[in-house]
Amino acid sequence: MTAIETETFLEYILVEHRWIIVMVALLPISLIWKIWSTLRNYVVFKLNSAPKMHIKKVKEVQSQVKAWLAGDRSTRLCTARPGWQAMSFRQGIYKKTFTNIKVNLVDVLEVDMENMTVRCEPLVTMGQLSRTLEPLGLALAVVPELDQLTVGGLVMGTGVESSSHIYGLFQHFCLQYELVLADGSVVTCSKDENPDLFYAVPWSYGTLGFLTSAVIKVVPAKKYIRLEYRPYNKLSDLAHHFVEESVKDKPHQFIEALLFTKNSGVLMTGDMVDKIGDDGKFNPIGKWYAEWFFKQVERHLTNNRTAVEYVPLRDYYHRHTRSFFWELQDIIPFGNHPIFRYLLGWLMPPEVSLLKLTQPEAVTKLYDKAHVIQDMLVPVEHLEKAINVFHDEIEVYPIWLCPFRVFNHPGQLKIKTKADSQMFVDIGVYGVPKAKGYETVTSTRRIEAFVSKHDGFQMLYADTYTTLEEFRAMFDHTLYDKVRDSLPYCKDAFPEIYGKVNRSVRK
Ligand SMILES: Cc1cc2nc3c(=O)[nH]c(=O)nc-3n(C[C@H](O)[C@H](O)[C@H](O)COP(=O)(O)OP(=O)(O)OC[C@H]3O[C@@H](n4cnc5c(N)ncnc54)[C@H](O)[C@@H]3O)c2cc1C
Ligand SMILES: NC(=O)C1=CN([C@@H]2O[C@H](COP(=O)(O)OP(=O)(O)OC[C@H]3O[C@@H](n4cnc5c(N)ncnc54)[C@H](OP(=O)(O)O)[C@@H]3O)[C@@H](O)[C@H]2O)C=CC1
Ligand SMILES: CC(C)=CCC[C@@H](C)[C@H]1CC[C@@]2(C)C3=C(CC[C@]12C)[C@@]1(C)CC[C@H](O)C(C)(C)[C@@H]1CC3
Repeated sequence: MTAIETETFLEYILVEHRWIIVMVALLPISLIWKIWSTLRNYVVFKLNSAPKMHIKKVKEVQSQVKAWLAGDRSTRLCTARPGWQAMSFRQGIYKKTFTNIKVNLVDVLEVDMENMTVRCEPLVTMGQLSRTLEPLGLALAVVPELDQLTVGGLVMGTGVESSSHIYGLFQHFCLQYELVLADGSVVTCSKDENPDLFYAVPWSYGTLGFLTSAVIKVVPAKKYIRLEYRPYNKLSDLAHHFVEESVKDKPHQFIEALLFTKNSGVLMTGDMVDKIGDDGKFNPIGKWYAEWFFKQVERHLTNNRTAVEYVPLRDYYHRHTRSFFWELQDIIPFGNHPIFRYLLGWLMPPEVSLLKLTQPEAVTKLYDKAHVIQDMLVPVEHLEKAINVFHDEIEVYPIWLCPFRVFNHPGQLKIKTKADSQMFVDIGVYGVPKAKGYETVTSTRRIEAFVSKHDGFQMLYADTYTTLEEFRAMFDHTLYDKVRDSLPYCKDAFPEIYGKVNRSVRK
């Protein structure tokens, strides 16, 4: 074999049979990695953990910004969290050219049981937070799926989950932010104190300042979720009931739906309960040997009748984590096979950071060309129309549907109603497109145009193919621009949001 033939063969194996690499190399390395990263986390945590030293740690962030200020300011600023650790699909290339500011703030600072709030530093993960809150009988109002998501990333980006139809997006139950600004000063903001800054921070992707703490609302938690599955075989029926459940005066605490074809899907409604009732069976879906959740849901479609189950709270919160929704089936096609689950299920899922770190160029190219990962957010009344458009343009199933409320607050997410809030739906499409004529850029651009025309938004952890003008039309920049104009050195220190999330800098 010539060198080129060997390379082509290796590329073929990497792309077409990634599972071989995952089984032979990644899972064992994942295990070693998990042990190593637990030790490393422990050391890093011990070195950095110091809830009482918060003020001192903030001063360290300030002094790094001041050092940049005293220099020639020829580079811009971003956090030093490496791209491979972050949850967005790609590794921002700006991390290599910008000055990296270490924001090593890892602690849960205070749980206030009276006011039902928790104050945390930005590197606190969803896993760490739920571990702190669970013994106290508390939970975040919305627990974004995937353990490694951080408070900083969710505040500066956004977070959505199946209780968002009540509480809104991550930003809507954050009550206060503390930031280090580009002039080196520390400010706190809330709806009453520096409200402009407070409302401009969500979706700003670290382009206004560095978050050093956030006060977040918590809610009482119970042990189980009573989960009702309702299968539908007609899109209009499912859409009708989905909307009806979401906008009810007293809705269920959790609502989501999975579409398995254009016309068939399962609507799930859930409520927290203390005891397992006798109207359904107990189902610990989080156990290592359990079938992947979306596969279990699909069975309710085949059975074609309403069913009730009782699921442990944490298992429910993490129902899509073990299979990365349905993304893991492309990497390990037999990952849901009972033999695999019983023998190796405990190793699942592989570490995202390790997968990202070892992702070969060929796989990146393949994902660019023939894989879609997008969350599109549209007013809920356009659900049926949107599914039809997504079907024609992309044709990826399952589709994740999650209702959420956008409150009528100032900021980048401007809603076109005078009411207090408007109900939206997150349409999550993750997988290999089957639509004839699918072409990543043109098809995604048509979807983006549809979303924009229907007063919707695109989630920005994924790729955006909009132009700057289109991006500014989708997200209202009025308050954001005003805040950037008013903050000293802000424009020198940080690019605009688009300059950070657009395809060419994200890569
Ligand atoms: C040995 C060690 C000691 C540490 N001590 C502390 C400490 O005292 N205080 C502190 O603040 N940090 C501490 N840390 C740091 C911090 O907890 C870890 O970095 C953090 O646990 C990593 O988060 P994870 O996502 O891996 O959560 P994990 O540690 O894997 O998760 C902990 C538990 O919570 C569950 N869980 C995870 N996410 C969710 C969710 N979203 N909803 C419901 N349940 C969930 C998991 O199933 C698991 O059982 C410590 C880390 C280590 C390794
Ligand atoms: N269920 C859900 O809602 C899901 C949400 N997501 C998305 O994933 C992302 C969060 O992932 P995560 O890995 O935690 O975050 P990332 O490290 O990806 O950070 C996201 C953005 O927030 C900025 N940021 C993070 N911390 C700070 C800080 N302390 N100060 C200033 N800016 C900061 C980052 O800036 P910088 O570039 O400078 O590092 C970056 O632009 C969000 O965009 C979220 O929408 C993904 C999956 C599921
Ligand atoms: C709003 C909501 C619920 C979003 C869910 C987004 C998930 C579907 C995304 C988040 C992280 C994500 C981009 C990821 C991937 C798939 C889609 C994920 C899981 C995968 C696993 C695809 C395969 C890739 O080789 C690689 C391993 C790097 C990524 C890792 C992150």
